[in-house]
Amino acid sequence: MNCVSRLSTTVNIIVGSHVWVDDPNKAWIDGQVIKITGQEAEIETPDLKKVVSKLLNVYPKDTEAPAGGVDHMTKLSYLHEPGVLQNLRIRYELNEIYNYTGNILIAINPFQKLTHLYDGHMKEEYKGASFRELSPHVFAVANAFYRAMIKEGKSNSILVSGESGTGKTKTTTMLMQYLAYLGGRNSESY
Ligand SMILES: Nc1ncnc2c1ncn2[C@@H]1O[C@H](COP(=O)(O)OP(=O)(O)OP(=O)(O)O)[C@@H](O)[C@H]1O
Repeated sequence: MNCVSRLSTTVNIIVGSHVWVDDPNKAWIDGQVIKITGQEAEIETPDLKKVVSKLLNVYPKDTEAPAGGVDHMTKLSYLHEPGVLQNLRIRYELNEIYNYTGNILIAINPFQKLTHLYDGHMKEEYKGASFRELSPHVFAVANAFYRAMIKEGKSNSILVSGESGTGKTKTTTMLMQYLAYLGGRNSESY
């Protein structure tokens, strides 16, 4: 039995463990450990390819993770890069482009119009809701920002960052639109 310590979690990687291993083309591939020799593991992938990797570069895979992913990264059993990326991918394939990690919203560009995400019903639903009460959404961030600003009576700010083309302008537009929507209401309700 081998123990690999990552962050604060100690994980046992043994023969039979389901794991993630890095791959030069796909970033991460999953597989099952079939042999361990010293500090190296041999892994068999679903397409029966065999990969040898240092145990330190092998990450446990949560085989009981929900099929639809989780909306908050803290709900992941293993908080490591392949686990986070896999979760984002699963949700993205379901057109769930927003995810939380702590108080940070991760938005992934859908490269298509998802009008249902920004319609009047959604605007109304997020109005006044507590942060993280509803599914991750850019409106939830705008709402929390607005509530804090009204409550504390001072300026507030939101940082939108990402590489070129990832959707910063779109996200900022939705933030501004929603703030205008909230500002058009009676602030007493906050
Ligand atoms: N949530 C979204 N829904 C629909 N389309 C989106 C979304 N986010 C981004 N896009 C689309 O992706 C393209 C790139 O987005 P955007 O211009 O916001 O990126 P950016 O991060 O501001 O890029 P740059 O840094 O180069 O200015 C745009 O055509 C935009 O409409």
